[in-house]
Amino acid sequence: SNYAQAQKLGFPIVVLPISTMNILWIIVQPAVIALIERLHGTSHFTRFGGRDWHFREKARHHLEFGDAWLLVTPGQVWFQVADPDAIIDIFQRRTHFTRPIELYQLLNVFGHNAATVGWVDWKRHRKVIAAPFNEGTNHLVWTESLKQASDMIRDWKQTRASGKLGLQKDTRTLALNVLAATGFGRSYKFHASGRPHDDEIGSYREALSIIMDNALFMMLVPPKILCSRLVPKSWQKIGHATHSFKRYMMDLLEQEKRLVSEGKAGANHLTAGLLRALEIHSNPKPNGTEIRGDPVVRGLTVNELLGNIFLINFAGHDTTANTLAFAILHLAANLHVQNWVAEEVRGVLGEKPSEDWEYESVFPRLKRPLAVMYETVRLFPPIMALPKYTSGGSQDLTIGGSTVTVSSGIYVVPSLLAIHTHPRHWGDDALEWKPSRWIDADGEFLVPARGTYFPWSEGAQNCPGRKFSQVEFVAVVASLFQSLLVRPVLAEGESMEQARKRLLEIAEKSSHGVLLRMKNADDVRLSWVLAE
Ligand code: HEM
Repeated sequence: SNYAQAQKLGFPIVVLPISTMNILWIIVQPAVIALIERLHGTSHFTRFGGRDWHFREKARHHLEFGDAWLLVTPGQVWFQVADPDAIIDIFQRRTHFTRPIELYQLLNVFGHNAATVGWVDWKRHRKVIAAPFNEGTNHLVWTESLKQASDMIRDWKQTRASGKLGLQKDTRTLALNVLAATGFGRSYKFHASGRPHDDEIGSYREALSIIMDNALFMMLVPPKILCSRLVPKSWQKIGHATHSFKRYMMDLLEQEKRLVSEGKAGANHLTAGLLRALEIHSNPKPNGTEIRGDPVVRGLTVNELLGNIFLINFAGHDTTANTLAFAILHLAANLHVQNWVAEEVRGVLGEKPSEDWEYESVFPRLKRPLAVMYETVRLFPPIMALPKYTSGGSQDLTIGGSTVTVSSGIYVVPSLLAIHTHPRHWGDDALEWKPSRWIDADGEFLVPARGTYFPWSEGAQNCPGRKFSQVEFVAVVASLFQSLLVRPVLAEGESMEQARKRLLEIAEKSSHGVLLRMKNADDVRLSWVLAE
């Protein structure tokens, strides 16, 4: 019946004999696909059956099948769309093409949140979580990112001799510390991976990392079971991580409540905004708050509050951290881009110490570090496709000039990575990492054609942390390249060109667990030296 439904649309169809959303399949598929590929070579099944297929394919599937095609599985029909006008239409018609919340249920571990509730409740959650993402917060993000980056540089310079640094682990630490300081008012010292420390953030970070790395598994086995003594030790470790993370969040809340009662809470902290929402929920207005006899829900419940704190941690942590890691790896492989970035950073800031960099005047002038970020998330977006669901009945959609009717229940997928890498929009060098493409001949930042670039999503449900992540990224990259250069440490007998290739291969060996990330970034050996 899925096939019959897909056929009505009249676009090319690829059929898979297994649902790509089958949770067991999600877990076992990397090994199974690798085996089938080795025995029988590439087929539609090996191309589209794995969870990394968007990354492996880039724009190839749309170049082969056109701007629209359908992937039909026993569970779902996925309608892949790479037509910019249709994509804009999908994002704008937010009640026709809604977020399929069933795909985000793994984010419900601690309670419902903005990513996991339906359209009506989403508005209530979004109002609360989006308010503190303002220029006041961005200012804090800037200051804290500069502080963290300067500590990271100190630690990295000390590891220069061996070149051993956990690149992705360290950018993760940095991103988490920035989040803790700006979101929750806790400023922690940066410690590079491998340096012993046992501060509060260490155990919190460890717990969050375990949760992030095992989120898919936790969908299969709920945390309650994972905490049982009857399950293997490795499972118990995941269970304990969820337990300690929850305890940490509760502690944060208690402390924040105390500060509010003492009149000392930071008004810009995300938690402060969430706490106000909790108060509103606990003190509903007596009159005029009912619709057709049902009380109107206002603010957030305790569980929703915990759910949203987790969401912000989850969404704001590895996204920026992995983008920084991808960017540093590419910069290490491209000395000319480092020089290009450094030229602007030194032109704007000279040798001024980062404590004196003023957010309002400096950030807007650092276009090249921002171009590095834009280019990195063009090719390595944390989320590679943004499915939408036609839940409220069939919807008409115009693609390539003709209108089709998409039946209810079909997932419509704006093909994010495919359109980011499509030669029609990005030229023959679309697959090349080339930050200079973002700056035009007059030194102005390029605005891509509508519907061809949306790493932070588009429309009402776009990313509220977009500017937060940009401010953090630019602060870190500018700090690094104001005075340093990075190079790969050469293996014995290896030329610089071979080392460069090796780094780029590491980036291409990324996989999509929950977000896109490199599998072996922490094996990379980089050496940081003072620029002349
Ligand atoms: C490179 C950095 C980032 C990228 C590429 C990114 C991308 C995205 C995307 C594509 C979505 C939308 C998902 C959808 O439509 O279903 C999203 C949602 C979200 N992001 Fe980000 N993000 C980044 C950083 C951040 C940061 C730093 C924060 C917070 C500190 C954050 C908080 C959120 C939240 C709370 C949502 C859910 C919004 C909602 O459902 O209303 N993100 N992000």
